[in-house]
Amino acid sequence: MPAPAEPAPSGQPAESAPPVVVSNVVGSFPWSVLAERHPALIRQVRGAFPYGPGQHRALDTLLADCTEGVVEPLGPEAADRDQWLEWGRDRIGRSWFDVPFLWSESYFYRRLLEAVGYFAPGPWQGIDPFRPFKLAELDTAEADEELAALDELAPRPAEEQEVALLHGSLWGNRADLGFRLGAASQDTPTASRLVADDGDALRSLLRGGTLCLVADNAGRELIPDLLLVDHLLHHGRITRAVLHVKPYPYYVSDATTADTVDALRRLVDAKGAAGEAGRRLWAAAADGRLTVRAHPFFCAPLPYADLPDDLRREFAAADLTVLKGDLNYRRLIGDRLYPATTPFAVATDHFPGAVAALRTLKSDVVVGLDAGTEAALVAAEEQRWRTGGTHALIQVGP
Ligand SMILES: O=P(O)(O)OC[C@H]1O[C@](O)(CO)[C@@H](O)[C@@H]1O
Repeated sequence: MPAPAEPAPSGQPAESAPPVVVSNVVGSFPWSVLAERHPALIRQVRGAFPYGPGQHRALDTLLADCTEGVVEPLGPEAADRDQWLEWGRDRIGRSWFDVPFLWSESYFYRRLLEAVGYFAPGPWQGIDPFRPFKLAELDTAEADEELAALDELAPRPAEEQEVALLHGSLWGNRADLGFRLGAASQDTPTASRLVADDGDALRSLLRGGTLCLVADNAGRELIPDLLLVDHLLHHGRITRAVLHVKPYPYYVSDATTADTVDALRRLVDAKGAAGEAGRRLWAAAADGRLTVRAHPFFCAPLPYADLPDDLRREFAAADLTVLKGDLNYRRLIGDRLYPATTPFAVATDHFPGAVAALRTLKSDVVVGLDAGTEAALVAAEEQRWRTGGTHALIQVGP
């Protein structure tokens, strides 16, 4: 299962680093993503647009490559061909199932966009193949109900609102369209489903400075993220927020700048407290208190240990960086199979500043659990709690 060529996290000798997740164990979670979820996604994208024969042929090729073939390089016309070779030259010619899961999954999305003409000059350039699914998310009775619920929260004490909005942002991470292609359980989240809760420590780090929020999914995750940011700005808990989004469509529902605009419009158009929050956020964007950034690193197949210098400096200068979601968590701990009781601070000691993870558990990796919690989870569910999306965590470090 380990990928021997992967470098160790900073400061760790290669031989002692926990193995990186790969997808070659039939029936394992990462295997199911490559063998089942990716083909289902290709089918879904095919049906969502009136693509032409060239796009269908390219999707056929991708489907064959990623399920039965080997990793092929990007075409010679791709501007980032050399960049991807630098990130994984040694993966070319190998089965997608034998290379690190983080790399193969990320490359799948890059190839999918190439297949539908997202990057090539022409009529399909910049057309997000996932946009219909993301927009549909915003236009549901559940979304209306969630926004209306804000009116009940508004008269409550600020601290109570803050905790509720933090949990809204956390559990919003279940609203992930890629995940729903699998067999997600939809039971109601409760506090007992928090396997680690550093919520108080997180809130103690909000000291009136800059918050970097690395967003995950658009739609019904981004809306509560934005509501949390609004609350923190409005109550002086932070003076500035930087929202980091993806530079291009990724992992189905990940938020881009266009999705952020859609979410802000949805808020602005809402009635009551949600509309007020939307209008405050709009004003905060205008006066620079809310900034959106779409750094290429966020679509790179790299762990956070390999942060580029500009982001490293930015996160070091912030009061706190909040990483949303499962993929950010995987990248934070290098997608390595640490023992679950490894302290969060140990696995994240490479991070340049204070970092918090808000994540529902949707993949095998996890750290920072106490031994009793892990034992109880295993006794109740064997290892299903790791991937079912029914449990969540708030962790702060390093
Ligand atoms: O949107 P999130 O929370 O980052 O989740 C991404 C999902 O995709 C995966 O990478 C698998 O496709 C899992 O880690 C997770 O289920």
